[in-house]
Amino acid sequence: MKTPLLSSEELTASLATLNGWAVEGKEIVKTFKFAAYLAGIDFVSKLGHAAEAMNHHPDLIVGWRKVTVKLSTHSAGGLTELDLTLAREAEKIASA
Ligand SMILES: C[C@H](O)[C@H](O)[C@H]1CNC2=NC(N)=NC(=O)C2=N1
Repeated sequence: MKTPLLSSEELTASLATLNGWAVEGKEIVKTFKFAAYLAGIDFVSKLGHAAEAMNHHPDLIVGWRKVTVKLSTHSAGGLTELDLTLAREAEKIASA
């Protein structure tokens, strides 16, 4: 079954419960900061495994002690509950 797009009300309400995510066009985006480069790589690996399990994949940009995560549901052409679920997962992994 296709996941429906979030209404702007749903999106605003959900983002209020998430820390530091911004809407950029059809994506939500956050840059996570780390104490060491390899902590960022570790985060990418864990988030990658969570994404694979969900069959929902973020765009990831790895920098020095930072990783930018961009989420969108390409099949729906915008943001869905899947993006919020993966954003929450990213928060959990980053704070573990
Ligand atoms: C065939 C497979 O289900 C699709 O290609 C999945 C894979 N991962 C995906 N990831 C994201 N972010 N959006 C999608 O629409 C998507 N589709």
